[in-house]
Amino acid sequence: MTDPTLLTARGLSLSFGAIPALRDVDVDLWPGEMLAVVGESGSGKTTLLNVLSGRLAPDSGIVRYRDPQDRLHDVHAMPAPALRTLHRSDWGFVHQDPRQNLRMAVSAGGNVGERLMAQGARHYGDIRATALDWLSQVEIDADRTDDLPRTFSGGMLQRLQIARTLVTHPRLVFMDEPTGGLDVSVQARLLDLIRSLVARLRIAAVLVTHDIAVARLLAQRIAVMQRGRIVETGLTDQVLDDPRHPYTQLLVSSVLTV
Ligand SMILES: Nc1ncnc2c1ncn2[C@@H]1O[C@H](COP(=O)(O)OP(=O)(O)OP(=O)(O)O)[C@@H](O)[C@H]1O
Repeated sequence: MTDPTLLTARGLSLSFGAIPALRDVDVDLWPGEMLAVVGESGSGKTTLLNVLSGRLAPDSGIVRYRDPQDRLHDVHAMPAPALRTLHRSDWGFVHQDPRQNLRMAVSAGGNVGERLMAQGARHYGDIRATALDWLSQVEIDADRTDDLPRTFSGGMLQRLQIARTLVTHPRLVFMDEPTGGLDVSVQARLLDLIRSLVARLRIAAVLVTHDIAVARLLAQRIAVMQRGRIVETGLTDQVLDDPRHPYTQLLVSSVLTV
């Protein structure tokens, strides 16, 4: 690929006391593509996501983001207000637990509209119309618009979080186990929804998942982590169909034999 990357990380390392959570990790993400980060529990996936998104500083290494004006930003050297602005505008974050992102005392429509207002939208009619449109895109009935999220099922909460995240048309979304903890049928519907929205809006994403079936369904490229290192990376189908690293071979075979 010769296009400039949207996000590039080089040499990321981070330890928690004696635990090396990241060891010399490099990442490249191109505009509009989804990169899945897979690996067993404790391999460093969430730490990597938090470092890439500027929520956690590495001990060493650098993360660079290319903005729409083609300027490069060292994510960890940005002043806090600039990083917050980036999170509100160009970036989005989808948590495994939607409650981390949603405001539970605000209506479903308000949760979506609020993000537009944070970006400067002021016309109530337009905000409500856009919020309604997004609720329908994530398959939440219009008659639930004024309901509080606490009355929603787990799958609905996750879809509401996705509407709240995507309503501002971010260029890059960080997703941490977005279908984790949901029933299989609810998961399948959510995966379909994420796949179609991300493709239609041409959003780039870093997706953390321990489930390689999720990675295969959603991501063009995959990075396999083991004990803080990326041990194998490449096109998802290639890596999963013909894994080179013994750990990837183990991951793939353990799924096949389940
Ligand atoms: N805040 C923290 N303090 C101390 N150790 C931490 C902290 N966060 C993560 N770790 C440790 O760093 C390592 C990597 O954790 P991380 O959560 O990134 O892994 P993961 O692959 O996302 O795992 P999981 O799938 O279980 O979420 C683990 O050994 C974990 O115990």
